[in-house]
Amino acid sequence: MVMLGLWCLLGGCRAVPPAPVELVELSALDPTLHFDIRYATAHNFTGRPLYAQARAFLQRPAAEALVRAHRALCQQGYGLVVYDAYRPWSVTRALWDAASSAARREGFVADPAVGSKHNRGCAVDVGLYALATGQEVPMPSGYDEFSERAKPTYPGGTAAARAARDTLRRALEAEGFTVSDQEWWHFDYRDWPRYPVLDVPFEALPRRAPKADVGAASCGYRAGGK
Ligand SMILES: C[C@@H](N)C(=O)N[C@H](C)C(=O)O
Ligand SMILES: [Zn+2]
Repeated sequence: MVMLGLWCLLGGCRAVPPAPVELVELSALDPTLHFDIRYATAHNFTGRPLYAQARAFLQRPAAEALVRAHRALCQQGYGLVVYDAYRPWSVTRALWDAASSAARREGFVADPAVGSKHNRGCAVDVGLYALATGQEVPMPSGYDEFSERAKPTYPGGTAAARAARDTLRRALEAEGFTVSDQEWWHFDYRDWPRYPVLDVPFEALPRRAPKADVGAASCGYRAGGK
């Protein structure tokens, strides 16, 4: 209430009140999530690492919603692979600078003049892994493949890849995420307007060990065994 009052005083009352910024490290929330943080490697469309650390964060409500989606997917034989989550604004600018004019025009990268929902800690890029093998599940396109095949409605590719893509989408939508029109892997959390665009580097965010009991009720497959 105090926060709402202050927000009204400072900015004029808009439709959505701000929410407290709390970036949560996803690996601490559920150790059975898999991570393939492409922007911490050269295996991304820019061809060079953009993060000094391979870490993934979301604002707490989005992080908890993602873990619920992961746990629901586990009942269907899948787990989530996280490619990217919170992204500092300066990295959005680097992606924009590296993108082709076609990729910019088609909306495959966010314009830094506006900022990305990733910058707010409210967007996540994810795929699926198979619980039985720990291997990534093929989708109709690769991650950050800026083509028609990336659209969540693309009708081509194999039936199995389309079914996996649709399973991913259903699980995230059930928890308050919306898929991008362009990218089957990109999901925005519903409360994104309540958070500011941030440019905090990963190195400035504290590392937290997973609590002993988290993940106990989660997926059966864990990288490196149990
Ligand atoms: C670059 C791609 N992985 C992505 O996240 N695109 C969206 C549009 C963004 O930059 O916010
Ligand atoms: Zn994204």
